[in-house]
Amino acid sequence: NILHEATGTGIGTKGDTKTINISAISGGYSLTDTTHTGKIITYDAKTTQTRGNVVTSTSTLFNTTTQRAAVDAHYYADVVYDYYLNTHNRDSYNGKGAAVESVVHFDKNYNNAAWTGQYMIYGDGDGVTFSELSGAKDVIAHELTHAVTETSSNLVYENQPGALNESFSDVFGYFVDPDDWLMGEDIYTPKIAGDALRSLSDPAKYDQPAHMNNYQNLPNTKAGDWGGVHINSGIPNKAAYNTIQKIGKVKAEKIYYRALTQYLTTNSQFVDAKKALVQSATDLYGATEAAAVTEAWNAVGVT
Ligand SMILES: CCCCC[C@H](S)C(=O)N[C@@H](Cc1ccccc1)C(=O)N[C@@H](C)C(=O)O
Ligand SMILES: [Ca+2]
Ligand SMILES: [Zn+2]
Repeated sequence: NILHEATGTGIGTKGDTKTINISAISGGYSLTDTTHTGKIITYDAKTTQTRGNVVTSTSTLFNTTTQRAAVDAHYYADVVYDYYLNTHNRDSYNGKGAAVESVVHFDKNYNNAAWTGQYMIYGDGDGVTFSELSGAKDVIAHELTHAVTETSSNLVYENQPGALNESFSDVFGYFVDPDDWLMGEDIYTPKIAGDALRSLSDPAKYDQPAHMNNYQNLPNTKAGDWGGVHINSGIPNKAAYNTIQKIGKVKAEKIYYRALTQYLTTNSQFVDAKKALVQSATDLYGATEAAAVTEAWNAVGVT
């Protein structure tokens, strides 16, 4: 029921004004961005655990308080879509122009965001641990990268492959949001300034290991974070930091994309990721870059 493409104005979760791609429908406008092969569509679950309904407005303004989380999810999904298309020539998360769907106000006080396999979900947070999680570009990049991973290497979400799955989502979160080495700084503990959920440059700052000597063998259960996928990701995250410091973001992001989509498989371990990244560096650049990757992983104890 799309009549035509339109440009809208939205207010984001930080009270900022953003220009968004919307569609004219009978009776008004919807958060449906048709500027790419894959439509970018944003829904409001209204604190249920369903996909809810597409967010609409009677005008091109999306400026109500309840629409703020949707405006950010919609805007940042477009940013990340553009990143994968322009930097890696990947059309949407599956390379085939799949629709990108986001759901905001998912559940009540939900302190998380995720890729469900069908769409991204964003909680509102409880206002203490998190504010609305779609308010941060690195979160959207993290979640959409899970969809890229799922449609390529499909790293299983447990133990070392799971920690790699988490790490690649953080690392592409950095590539999309390279102003800092932090993850979630814009939405973590809204009452406390200057902190973050994770740091790629100093994982230990937020209680993650940064070396294999501190790998945490946790149970492969929900309570064990599926073998500590959000904890042990500190080790590959640190290796990525080391790599980017040595060879720069432009080369590193091509190497990481190639490894994720051409070499890694469902059960790849840390040592396999190192090999995949070294091979990708050799394929794309040469011995200097390959050596830098080798050193980056040796430094975190993956030898
Ligand atoms: C539903 C099952 C759990 C899914 C976990 C999702 S993929 C996830 O990793 N979410 C991120 C959200 C995020 C991303 C970047 C920056 C800040 C927060 C995450 O790290 N979640 C933490 C809170 C966790 O699940 O432990
Ligand atoms: Ca960040
Ligand atoms: Zn994740």
